[in-house]
Amino acid sequence: MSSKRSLRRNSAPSMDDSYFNPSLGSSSSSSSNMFSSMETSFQQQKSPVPSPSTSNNAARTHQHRLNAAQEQRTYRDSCQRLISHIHSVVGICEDLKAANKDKFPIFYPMQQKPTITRSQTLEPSSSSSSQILEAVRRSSVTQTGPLEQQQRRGGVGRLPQELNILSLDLKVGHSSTDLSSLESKSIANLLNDRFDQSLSHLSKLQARIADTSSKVLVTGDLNAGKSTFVNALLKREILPADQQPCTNVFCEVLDAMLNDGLEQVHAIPAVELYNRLDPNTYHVVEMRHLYKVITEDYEHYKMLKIYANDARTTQESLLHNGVVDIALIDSPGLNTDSVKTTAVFARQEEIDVVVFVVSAENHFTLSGKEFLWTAANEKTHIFIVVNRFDSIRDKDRCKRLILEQIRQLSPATYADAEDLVHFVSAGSVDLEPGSRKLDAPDFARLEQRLRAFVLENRTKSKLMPAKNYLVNLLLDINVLSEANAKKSSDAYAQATMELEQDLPAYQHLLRVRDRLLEQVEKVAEQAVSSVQMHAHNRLNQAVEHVGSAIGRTIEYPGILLIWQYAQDIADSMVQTLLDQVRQEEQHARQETAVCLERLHSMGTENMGTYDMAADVSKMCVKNRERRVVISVETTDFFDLVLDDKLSGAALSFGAAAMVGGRMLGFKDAVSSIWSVSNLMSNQGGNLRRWVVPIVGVASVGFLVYVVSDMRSAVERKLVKKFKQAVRDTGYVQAQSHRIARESRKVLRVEGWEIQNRIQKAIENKEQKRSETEQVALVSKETAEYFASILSKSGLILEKVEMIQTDTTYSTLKETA
Ligand SMILES: Nc1nc2c(ncn2[C@@H]2O[C@H](COP(=O)(O)OP(=O)(O)OP(=O)(O)O)[C@@H](O)[C@H]2O)c(=O)[nH]1
Repeated sequence: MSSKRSLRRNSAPSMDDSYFNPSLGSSSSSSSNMFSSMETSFQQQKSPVPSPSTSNNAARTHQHRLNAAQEQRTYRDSCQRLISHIHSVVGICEDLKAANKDKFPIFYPMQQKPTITRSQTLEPSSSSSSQILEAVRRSSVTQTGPLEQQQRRGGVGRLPQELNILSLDLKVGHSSTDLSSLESKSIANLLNDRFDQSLSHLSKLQARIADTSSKVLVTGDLNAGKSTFVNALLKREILPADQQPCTNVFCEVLDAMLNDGLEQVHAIPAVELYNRLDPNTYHVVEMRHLYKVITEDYEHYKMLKIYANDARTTQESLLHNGVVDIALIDSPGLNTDSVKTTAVFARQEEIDVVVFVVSAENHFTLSGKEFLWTAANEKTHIFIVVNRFDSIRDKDRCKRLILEQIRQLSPATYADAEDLVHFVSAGSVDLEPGSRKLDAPDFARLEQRLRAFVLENRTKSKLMPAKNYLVNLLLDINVLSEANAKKSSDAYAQATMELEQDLPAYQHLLRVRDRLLEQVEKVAEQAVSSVQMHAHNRLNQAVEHVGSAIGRTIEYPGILLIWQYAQDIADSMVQTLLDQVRQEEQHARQETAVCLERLHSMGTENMGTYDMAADVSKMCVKNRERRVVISVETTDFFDLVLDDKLSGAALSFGAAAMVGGRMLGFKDAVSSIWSVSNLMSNQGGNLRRWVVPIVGVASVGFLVYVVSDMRSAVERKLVKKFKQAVRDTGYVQAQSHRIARESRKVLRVEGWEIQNRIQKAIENKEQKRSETEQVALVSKETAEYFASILSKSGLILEKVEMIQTDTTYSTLKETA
C-alpha cells in the first residue's frame, strides 16, 4: 500500500475535482441516487473550449470523475454482493444449527496430528463412500466441475485444527478443555453456540455494510485541540473547547437526521445496551447542557451521542452528504489512565479511521507514543493532525522533528505523510454561522484527504472484515461439512457392507428355521407314535393275559371265603393292568427322554448351547383315576354257559351219577336221560313214581357240581367281566393315547424352545439388520446433506473471494 501511495503522490490534488464539491453533488440524500447522479453528471459535463493545458486538466478531471464513479459502483456492488452472501451464509448457518439440533448432529473433527498430506485427506476411505460423496457432489454441483475446483476454493481438505470461527478450543481458566471427553450432545450444543455467535456477528456485519456512515475516532494528547478540530470539521461549535482538559467521555457527533431531525444529546450509561428507540437505554440532555455533562456529570456515562445538524449544505456536509456520512468521535485526552481505554476503542471494527491530534507545541507525549504503538499495529494507517501550528515560529524545524517522530512511531503513516500528516491550526477555522470565508488551504486540503481516507478505509473497515469473516466462516463450514460428509459416507459404506456380509447368515437362519422345525416336528411325532403303539400293544397283551397269574398270585381260601377270593381276583386284575400302565408310563418317559436329547442336540447344533427346557419327570404326574373298576356279583360264581337241553341232561347226569355212587360220563348221562324220558312217555304211571327221587338226586348233583365249579366259574367270569369292562371303557385306547399325549406335551416344550430360540435369533438378526439399515439410511441422508452444504458453501466462498475490497485510493485521493 505504501508503495502504491508513494507513486500516487505525484498527482497533484485539486480541490475543484472533489466529488464532494457542491457543484457536482446531488441534492438527494440517498447514496444510490448520489452514485447515479455523480456518474451522470460526470458523463454529461461538457468541456469548455480548451487551451492545451486546460484541455489536459479537464480530460484528467473527467477521467478522475469517471474513476470515482466506477469506484462508487464497485463499492456499492461489493456491498450488495456481500449482503446477499451474508444472507446465504446466515441460511446455511441456520440450516446447520437446526440440523445439528434435531436431525444430523454435527460430528466435530478432533484435532489430529497432521501426519497425512492434504491430497491424502481427500482420499475417501472406501470406494463406496467416495462414490456416494462424489455422486452427491456431481448431482448438486454440476456447474462447479471437478473436485479440484472445490479444493481450490478452500476448506476442502483443510485440517480440522485449522478451524477458526467454529473452533471449539475451549479454555477454562488456564487449561484447555479436552473435547474428546465431552459427549456428542455437549459438542453439538457448543457448536450451536458458535453458530449463534456467528449469526449475531453476521447480522452486525450486514448492518455495518448497509450503514453508509463511517466512524472517525479523534484522539490525541490532552489539550491538543481535539474538540477544536472536530468543531472545525463540522464548521460549528458543538463540543466545548477549553484550555483546561475538559473532555472526559467519548462524544460521538452524528447527523441529527439519524434522530428524526432532532438535535439532542443521548447520555449513555451502557453503550452495548444503547438503542435510540428505547429511551430507557439513555438520558436525553439538551444541547445547551452539553458542557456540563462533559465536564461534570461524565462519570455516570460511558458515551455521549450528539445528534447535531450540520451547518453546511448536504454536498459540503461531513455528517451527511449521501455518499459517505461521517460520525466524529471526540475522545478524552490521552494520559496513563485513558490510553488503554482509547486504544481498545480504536481497535473496534466499526472505527473506520483514527485521527491522532498532536499539539505542534508539545510534540508526542509518552501516552501518545504508547497509543500510536498499539493502535498503529491494528489500524496500520493513522491520520495525524499536528494542531496549533500557528503558534510555532520555526515551522520547518517543527515539521522535521514531528515527521521524524512519526517515522519511528507509525512507519506506514510516515510513508504517506503527504496525505496522512497535516500541520494545521484548527483554532483558526472560521465557525461563524453563514460565513462564506474560505478555510486556510492546508485545513481544506486536510479535510479532502480525510474524506478520501475515510472512503478508502470504509472499504477496509466495512467490506474487508465482512469478506474475511465470511471466508473464514465458509472455510470452517467446508471443513465441518467435508468431515461430516466423509464420516457419514464411510458409515454408509460400512453399514451397507455389513448388511451384504450378513445377508447369507440371515438367509441361512431362515432356511434353518423351516428345516429344523419340520425335523423337530417329525422326530417328536415319531417318538410319540412309537410310545403310543408300544403302550397300546403292551396294554392289550396285559389285558389278554390278565387271568393267567390268578392261580399264582392269589391263594384260594376255600368255598366259604369264595366271595373274598372273587374280590381279590378283581382287585388283582385291576392292579395288574394298573402296573402295566405305570410301566408304560415309565417306558414313555424313557423314550421321550431319548427323543428330548435328540431334539436338544438338534437345537444346540444350530443355536449353540443352552439348557434343555423340557423336563421329562413332569410327565404323567397327575394322579388321575386310571383303574378299570369291576364289582363282584353273585352271578359271577355260577357259570351256566350250556344251553337249556344240555343243562337238563347235565343235571340228570349229575343225579344219576350221584345215585349210582359213581360218576358217569357226560355222553352216558345224556343217553340215560334220553331213555328215561322215552320210558316216561311209554309207561306213564310207573315212571312217575321215580320222578321225585330222580329230581332230588339231580338237584343234589347240580348243587354239588355248582359248588365244585364255583372257583373256576368265578375266575372265568371275573376275567371275562374284566376284559369286557376294559373293552367297554376303551381303556387301552385311552391310556395309550394319554401316555402319548403326555409324551407329546413334553416334547412340544422342547420344540417350542427350539422354535422360540430360532425365532428370537431371527428377530435379533432382523432387528440388527433393521438398525444397520437405519444407520445406512441416516448416513446416506447425512452424507448427502453435508455434501450439499459443502457444495453450497463452496460456491458462495468462490463468489465471496471474488469480491473486490481493494479500493484504488489514488482515484479517491485525486478526485477528492
Ligand atoms: N493557538 C491555537 N490554539 C488552539 C488551537 N486549537 C485549539 N486551541 C486551544 O487549545 C485549547 C484546548 O483545546 P481543546 O479543543 O479543548 O483541546 P482538547 O484536546 O479537546 O482537550 P481535552 O479534550 O480536554 O484533552 C483551547 O484553549 C483551544 O482554544 C489552534 O489551532 N491554535
